[in-house]
Amino acid sequence: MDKILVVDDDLGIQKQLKWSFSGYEVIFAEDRTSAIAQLRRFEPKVVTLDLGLPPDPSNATEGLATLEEILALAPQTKVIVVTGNNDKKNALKAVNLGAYDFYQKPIDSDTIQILVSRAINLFNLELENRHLAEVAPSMDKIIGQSEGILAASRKAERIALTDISTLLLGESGTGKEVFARSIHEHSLRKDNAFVAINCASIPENLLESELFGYEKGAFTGASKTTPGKIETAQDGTLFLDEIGDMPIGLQAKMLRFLQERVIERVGGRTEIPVNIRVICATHRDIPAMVADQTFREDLFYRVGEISIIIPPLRERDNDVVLLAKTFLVQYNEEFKTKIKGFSDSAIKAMKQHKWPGNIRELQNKLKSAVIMAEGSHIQAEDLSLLLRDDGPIIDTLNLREVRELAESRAIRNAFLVAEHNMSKTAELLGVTRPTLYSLIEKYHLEDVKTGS
Ligand SMILES: Nc1ncnc2c1ncn2[C@@H]1O[C@H](COP(=O)(O)OP(=O)(O)OP(=O)(O)O)[C@@H](O)[C@H]1O
Repeated sequence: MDKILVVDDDLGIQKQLKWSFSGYEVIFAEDRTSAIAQLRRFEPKVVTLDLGLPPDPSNATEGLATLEEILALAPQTKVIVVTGNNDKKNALKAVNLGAYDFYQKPIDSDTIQILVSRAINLFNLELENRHLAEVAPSMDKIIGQSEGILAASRKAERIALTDISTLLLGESGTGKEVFARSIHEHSLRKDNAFVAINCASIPENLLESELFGYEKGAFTGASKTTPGKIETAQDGTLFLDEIGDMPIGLQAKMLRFLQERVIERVGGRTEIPVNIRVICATHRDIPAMVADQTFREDLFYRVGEISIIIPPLRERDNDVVLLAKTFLVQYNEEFKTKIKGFSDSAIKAMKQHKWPGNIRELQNKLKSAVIMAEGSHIQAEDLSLLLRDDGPIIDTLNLREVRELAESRAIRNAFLVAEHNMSKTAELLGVTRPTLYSLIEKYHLEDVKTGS
């Protein structure tokens, strides 16, 4: 029940208001001290405040001071000031100080009820907006509304302005690089370089010179002095992807760089100071690697001062649909296609699929679906996805709906296996062709009907 605090020293008015506000939990206070105490204790959404409060009920000083104190403590509170009949001056003064509205005595139950109800609505709306602002982090390139992705975005946003070493943990294709870039873009280093290097994709013997650079003549083929990735990230951010794949021999050199913030090029003897932020990522279980001594414990603590878990796509609720719709717009533009959306079967199949390759897999499947789709909507089979038969039966309305769902799925799957051949589909299902056609009609299986 919404709470209203009535601040008035007149017992008659207290009684009248209690009666007027029968749908609310009404709390009373008769002076400034008790009003503030009740405000702290009950956090009411609305306060009706008589400006003429003791010790000097004949003027508005105490009431206005109470108003100021309420708004300083809980600025979101909607305060309706109640004034004497001819006290418009103080009423306006109160509104100027931040009161939501004013009301002149004598009290009319209907009017004050409307005022209060509007104030509560506004309070709720503002509250909802504040919540939305909290959960919609400004990491705007990261698409997703699921709890896991919002939590990761919030954490990323919080650490963006610091230089703390961050370790992004997540399966391949979950968006670790997207996160690293977003952190960089929200940091004070945003106008400087963002340099990414994937430790797993560079042969072990080249990784050191790639990272640290080399001096002319350091090894055969080193015809000129070349700065490494670390140096090119000067004043910016270095993103070390797949840090778990860094050879153990190189880890010691990496640790020294992270601790002392100086590097030496391969074959060089000069120490070069570097000022960069380091973000690392891995899909590996680093603590397990530390346990079997394939990853240095001291390096693990150094790179992972804070870690952010990026959940796999299959654990992100409806994000898969949100992402698919966003990519569809992009791909329509890229491939000059006009696909309107997804069929129900495609949406279901996308939600069922486990996405071992995460967002990268979704992008690949969608790209080919956009290019290959024949109808106006992408179907499950355009995505090369099979609908499983084990849908959430408990979500269904009744046995008839369970049967319809199961039969629709079986028909679509058979249609897919039969490579869109109707006779073969009927054969696989053990029904005649006319029966198959009537089922397709009955269950409105447009995608099967049009063969798209
Ligand atoms: N939340 C997201 N919103 C929009 N696009 C995303 C999101 N997450 C990932 N992507 C896109 O998915 C693709 C894969 O993301 P990314 O390369 O960042 O993954 P990764 O975890 O670094 O992969 P790997 O570990 O294989 O390097 C990229 O094209 C990226 O733009």
